[in-house]
Formats: sequence, structure tokens, C-alpha cells
Amino acid sequence: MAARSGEFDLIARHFAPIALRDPAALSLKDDAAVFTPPTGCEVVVTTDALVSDVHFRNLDAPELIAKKVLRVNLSDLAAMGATPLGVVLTAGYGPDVSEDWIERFAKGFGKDCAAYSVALMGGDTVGTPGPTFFSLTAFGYVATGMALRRDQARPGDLLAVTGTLGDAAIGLAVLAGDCNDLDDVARDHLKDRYWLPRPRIDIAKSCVALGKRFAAMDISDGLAGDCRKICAASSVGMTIDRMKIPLSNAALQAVEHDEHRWQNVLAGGDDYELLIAGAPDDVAALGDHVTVIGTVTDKVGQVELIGPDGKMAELAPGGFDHFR
Ligand SMILES: Nc1ncnc2c1ncn2[C@@H]1O[C@H](COP(=O)(O)OP(=O)(O)O)[C@@H](O)[C@H]1O
Ligand SMILES: Cc1ncc(C[n+]2csc(CCOP(=O)(O)OP(=O)(O)O)c2C)c(N)n1
Ligand SMILES: [Mg+2]
Repeated sequence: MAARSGEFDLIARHFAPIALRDPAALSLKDDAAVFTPPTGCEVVVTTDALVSDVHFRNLDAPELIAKKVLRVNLSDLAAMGATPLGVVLTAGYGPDVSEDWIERFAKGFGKDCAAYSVALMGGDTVGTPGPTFFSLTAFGYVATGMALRRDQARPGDLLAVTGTLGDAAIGLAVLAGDCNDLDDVARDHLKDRYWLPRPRIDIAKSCVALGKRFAAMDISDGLAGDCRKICAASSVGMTIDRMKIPLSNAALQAVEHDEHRWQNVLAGGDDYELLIAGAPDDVAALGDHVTVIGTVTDKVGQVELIGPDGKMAELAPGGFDHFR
């Protein structure tokens, strides 16, 4: 492997140019960043780590990994109704990572920072004898008191989701060499959805702008597990109609060929879509940016799934868990 630059050259060469766009970063030349949120707003902060061969595949393109590191965190900001402001990035490069790889990572990261109007405010760079990992902390802002929380669902609410579910989890199966029954267009779509989440910032901001009561979260571990987090926070239950869960044409093809793939849709994770609960009129006001998949009930902690035969059953708790 070609020699890597020293730590400080790596930062100056590949990351400082991204940070130049915003004065908060102090050109990555000081000990920390300094920023002021807009007047009348609160700061929203979140962090998520991504580890090679846990969250992304070691052989994925570095540009795509960089974008995923950013986007999963922007998805958490969206889940709070926040507008992204800036990020700090910790990178731990494993022994197999070349400077070319880091350069490509930084290029992808810089492109997405520009696309989402996010400032790189700082970070940390370390070498590790273990797998490559990234930890990103994202800061955003929301009008004071208006953050979208998980504890605001009420019985009688409608339950809605953005986008389509299951694509990324089936995409990961495609990348693993499964799903050869699907056509190339479908397989490409599913892989893209695994590599590049679409943080639903605009729809989240629409919820905040409406000024109504909404509960929201982003679905990262899979619908089956994540919907229970709103149930626990809001002391409610849910009834979900499987037939109403929005699927892409590619995912539809996948479940039609093999109904076991419903497990990917319900519990596969990596969706980074929003799950939103609100009063029926307020959910209707979100228009066709969301799809209603069920209702919120007063059966605390119970999540029921209406199957294609119209029969109701308990939705098995599931979803991604790092320690199970
Ligand atoms: N090591 C930790 N120390 C403190 N808080 C943590 C830690 N790990 C997770 N949390 C908090 O627990 C909550 C759930 O975490 P997580 O499942 O990662 O959330 P999400 O799915 O929204 O990313 C979050 O509020 C997060 O900030
Ligand atoms: C190589 C690889 N294997 C498996 C997965 C599936 N996967 C890994 S972590 C995860 C859940 C989301 O990650 P987590 O750290 O739980 O994020 P958070 O819920 O904290 O946002 C999923 C579905 C993946 N994304 N990549
Ligand atoms: Mg997390």
C-alpha cells in the first residue's frame, strides 16, 4: 500500500477544504468550533457511529460510505424536525485504508455536505488496528419548543411513513449475492437504497411548519422494533395494515417472488424513512409525501399487524439490535 500522509497533512489536504465553507470551523486550525444557532431556535444534537462490516461493507465505494455516515445522522435530525447546521466527524482508519481511499471518502463527504448545506465544523482522526469506523455528531436547529418527539402519539392518531420500506435491507441481500430472481433495474434500485439513505428533512420541516402535534422518529432498525419505541414513549399501541405499507416496484417484485422477504420489509432496518403519528386531519395535511399504514390505539405496548387475509396478529418484535 502507498504511504499515507501524516495525520495533520491528511486533515489539511482532504478535510480542511470542506470546512472552509463555514467560519464555525475556524479552518480546522483551532481546538474547537464556535457557532450560534438562529435566533428563536434551539440546538438539536445527535450522534451515530458506523463500523466497517457492521453498518457498511468494507468493499463499498468510499464516496458512498461517506455519504451514508452523513445521511444517517441527518435522518436523526429530520426525525426531530430540525434543519441541519453542521457536523463533527471522527474517523478511525484501519490498517488497510490507503490515502487514495481517504481522498475519495473526503470527496464524497464534501459533495454531500454541500448538497445538504451542512458545515464540517471539526472532528478527530485516528488510526486503529481494528476495522475502520466513523462517528459523526450532527447539530441542527428547530424553532424553540417545536422539536418532533416520540412521546406525542395519542390513541386515534393515524400512523404514516415517508418513502418506501424494505428496499435497503433487500438491497443488502442483493449485494450479498442473493435475489438473482430480480431484474437488473430492481437490483440496482435496491442497492442504491442500501448505499444512500434519503434523510426526509423537508417533510419533517413541513410537520414543524404546520405547528400541530406530531410524534416522529426515523426507522433505522426496522419498523417492527422502531414502532415500539413510539409506543413506549407515548404509552400507546398500534395497528398496522401490511397491505398499506408502501413498497417500491423492486421490493414488490421481491416479496411477490418470495414472501419470506416480508421479514426484510418489517424488520430489516436501514430504511431511514420517518414514522409519523398525528391527528387524522394533520396527517392528511402532509399530502402524498406520506402513506398512512395504520392507527394508534390505547392498547399500551401492543403492536398488531393486519395481514393480507384481513386477520389481525401481534407483530413479532424484531429489528436490528447490536447485542442480540
Ligand atoms: N453510549 C450512550 N451514551 C448516552 N446516550 C446514548 C448512548 N447510546 C445511545 N444513547 C441514547 O439512546 C437513545 C437511543 O439511541 P439509538 O437507538 O442509537 O437512537 P437512534 O435510533 O435514534 O439513533 C438516543 O437518545 C441516544 O442519544
Ligand atoms: C454490512 C452490513 N450488515 C448489516 C447491516 C444492517 N444494519 C447494521 S446496523 C443497522 C441498524 C442501524 O444502525 P444503528 O447503529 O442501530 O443505528 P441507530 O438506530 O443508532 O440510528 C442495520 C439494519 C448493514 N447496514 N450493513
Ligand atoms: Mg444511534
